[in-house]
Amino acid sequence: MYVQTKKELLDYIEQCTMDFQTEALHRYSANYISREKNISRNLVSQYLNELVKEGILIKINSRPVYFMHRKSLERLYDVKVTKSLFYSIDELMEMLLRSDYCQKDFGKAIGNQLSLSYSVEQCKAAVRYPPFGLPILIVGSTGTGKSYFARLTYEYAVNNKLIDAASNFYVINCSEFKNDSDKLGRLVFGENQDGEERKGMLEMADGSILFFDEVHNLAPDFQERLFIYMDNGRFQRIGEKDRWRASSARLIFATTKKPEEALLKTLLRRIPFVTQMPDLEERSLNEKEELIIFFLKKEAKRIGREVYFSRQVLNILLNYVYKENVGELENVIRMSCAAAYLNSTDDVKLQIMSYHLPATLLSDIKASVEVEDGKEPLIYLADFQRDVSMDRMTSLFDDLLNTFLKYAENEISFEKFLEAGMEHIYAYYDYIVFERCYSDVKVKAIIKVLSSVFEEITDKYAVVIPANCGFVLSRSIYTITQFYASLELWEKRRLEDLNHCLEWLHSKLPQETAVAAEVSSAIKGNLDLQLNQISEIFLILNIKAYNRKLELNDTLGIIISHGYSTAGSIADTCNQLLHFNIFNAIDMPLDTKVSEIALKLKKYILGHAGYRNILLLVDMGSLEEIGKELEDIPNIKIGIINHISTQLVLEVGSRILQRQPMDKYLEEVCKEVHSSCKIISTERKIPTILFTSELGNEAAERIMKLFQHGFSEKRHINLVLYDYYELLKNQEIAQVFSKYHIVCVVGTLDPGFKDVPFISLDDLVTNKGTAYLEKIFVPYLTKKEIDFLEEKIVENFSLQNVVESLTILNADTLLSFVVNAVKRLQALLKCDLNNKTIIGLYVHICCLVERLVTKAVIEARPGEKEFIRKEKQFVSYVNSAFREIQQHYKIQLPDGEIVFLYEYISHNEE
Ligand SMILES: Nc1ncnc2c1ncn2[C@@H]1O[C@H](COP(=O)(O)OP(=O)(O)OP(=O)(O)O)[C@@H](O)[C@H]1O
Repeated sequence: MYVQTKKELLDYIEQCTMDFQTEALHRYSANYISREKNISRNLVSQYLNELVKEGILIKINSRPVYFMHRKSLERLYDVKVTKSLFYSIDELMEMLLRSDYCQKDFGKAIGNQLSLSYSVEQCKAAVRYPPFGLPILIVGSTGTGKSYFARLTYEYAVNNKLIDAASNFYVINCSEFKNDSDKLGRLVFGENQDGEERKGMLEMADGSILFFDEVHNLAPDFQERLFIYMDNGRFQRIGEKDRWRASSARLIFATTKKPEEALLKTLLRRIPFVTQMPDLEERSLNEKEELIIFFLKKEAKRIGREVYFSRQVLNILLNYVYKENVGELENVIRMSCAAAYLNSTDDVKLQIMSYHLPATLLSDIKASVEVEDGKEPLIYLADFQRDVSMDRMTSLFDDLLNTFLKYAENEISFEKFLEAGMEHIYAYYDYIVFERCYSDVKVKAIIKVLSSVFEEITDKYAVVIPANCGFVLSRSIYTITQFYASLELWEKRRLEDLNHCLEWLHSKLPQETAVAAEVSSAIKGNLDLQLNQISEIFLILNIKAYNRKLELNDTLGIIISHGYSTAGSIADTCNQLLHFNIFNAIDMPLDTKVSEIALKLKKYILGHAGYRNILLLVDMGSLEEIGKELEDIPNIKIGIINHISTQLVLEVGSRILQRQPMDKYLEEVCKEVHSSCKIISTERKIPTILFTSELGNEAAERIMKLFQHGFSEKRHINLVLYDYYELLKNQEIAQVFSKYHIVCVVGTLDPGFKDVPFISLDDLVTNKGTAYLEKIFVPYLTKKEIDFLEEKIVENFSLQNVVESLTILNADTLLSFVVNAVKRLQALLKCDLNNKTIIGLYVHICCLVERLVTKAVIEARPGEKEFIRKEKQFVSYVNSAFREIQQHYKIQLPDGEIVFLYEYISHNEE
């Protein structure tokens, strides 16, 4: 039931659309409606978008966005509005006014824009060809709509004035003349023999269309006679020797056989257009649903009743495989309506339930039809909203790409993009899993292939691809194949954005890309299905999302439970509710030994290196023993919690997301639910060098990069970047030390940790730093490694190199200005600064100039104003020494920086 406000908005839009005027489009914008109805703009927009998703409104994505009532437009223009999203009002108007969309000739055929679009184009081209059109052969299994198409071609020719309105559509069913070719000859060409003189159908159809159905029954001599007519438009009546007659009848042929089996090569050569009608099973579910509704409406009209049907009926009709295609579907619906009609005592309503369907359908229900008759209210045919799946899908895809564009334009961060992107993906998954009903057989086949693909890839790359991913991905792949043609159109329109997005993802998430590529090629190999670009984007984001959360919170949660799929389903439910993939699952058959599980677990944990905490959630006391078997995995903390339930897992999950320490939440949660837990710590903190700089993280990172050259790929020492000012906060220091074993700090200013050595940048530049390298690194590196580090530091930490790596400005020019400024300052101050101070000043000033040039924010120093007032002499020296630099780079030294120089120089002796 709609809330009142939503209903009010819907009524308003319906009213406005009934009086649709392109000159007054403003009435359809959310802003205008919000003012008119005195409802907040946000709420209006939310409800209108919901109504679009429900298929009741259409949306024009122009600026501003407009919303209109679908049914009112359909009534007004007598057309079927087949989509919910338009990119401009012109696109909508073109659709409303273009004859193709109107329900005339081909416009009536379900699928004319999709699975039948090529056939429509061919029939049109054939009949339009001047002067009298070209013959066309329509090929297809029985009931695919060949005769229907032949007739629509005729209607199209009349509607487009290619043939006269008074013309006719003549049909000859060749199977009736299978054994009497002469009779057919006389019927078609006429006769003039034995005193009988009669016009044939070719003559009668002059200016009309002559349709030969089931042409594979035509005898060769008849075919020969016919192709003479096809060559020059002339023929002879049977029995006439000297007289040639002319006709401009256009010919259409149809057959259920292959063309080369149906007709002589010589005749076939004269038919330039051969079109293939698809089997019903090859067409999309959406089209199948449209056909069902179309035929139900046809019957409702015929019997003059209001038709209602159950969801079960629709599902069975959708899932049944009709060997005789559309024709059989139409028959089935007619028979079902007839059965319901016979049972019915109501003069107004007709209710179709599953037991009204023909027995063949009921006995052949392979599909898992989840909803039973009577469990849901019946669907009223006249209110049935056609499934706007395609629009729903593309609008979700659009949302995803638009969010990406926001990221590309720096409006949101990468994390935010991933988060929002996943929201769109979850919405899409909800839709395909909960709202669509699929033929189980096909989807199951895809799931089967995917699960083996995933298993292999999970092992190979040590990534997490949870059980439900295969489930939704298989449905997604199936959906995409169902909507292939329309998706192609959408992809074409957004090709540039798709490419842009993929390029970004490839460069930002190379590992996820590699895994996705592997999945994609396995799908291609196994299912012969090429994933399209949007699916690739989905896959990369999925892999990232499922693996990202684990990285973020440092905790790998593993549920181990007895039974066939208990652990899996608890993990899936909790991950979905938490919107994060925290938990993985190991299901263990009842007869599995703890040691077997431990082995599996160990392999799994080692494959997911990088987690500091492993949380095992088990269902039986005996499993607590598992922890012991894992004690030899270094540097992890293993928490084990017993007697789990979904609620307990959820509670733990939300605390993990709040980044609470494991010891704390385990203790609290266990107390609450009277469960037991224990923690085994195998932690050996990794030795770490901390890089930090009061000049900012960027400077620290550049120093770290220079340092990195001194280590081989497989170093046993961590290099970690840390914000200087955060480091000074007490709590942060505590965290840093609890997390890392800090070997030394490297940076531009000593943060002053008592027990940790500090290597300053100027020490490194003046090569002093290398003197204590050995002292610091002996416990962690071999002699050879220390020598290598020293060599690389000498090589990389030349002043030129440091300045080059610290700034984007031309290092030569900048350095020469800075050297001069520092020299002049020393002269003015009449002091000799020591080497260390000079290098420190060089580095600091170079970075400062860059920050001023790039207009980075420089924080004020406390008491700076007072200093400037008091130390006038020093300020004037600095300004004089730095005049050239300020003029050249058009910058002004901030007061706080003058204070810094003063303090830095004051510490010269130290
Ligand atoms: N695209 C369509 N939209 C709506 N109705 C259709 C469509 N295709 C076929 N039909 C209907 O399905 C029924 C079967 O179609 P039709 O008789 O043209 O099939 P056919 O291929 O000629 O079959 P056969 O080979 O048995 O002669 C017809 O009633 C036709 O109106």
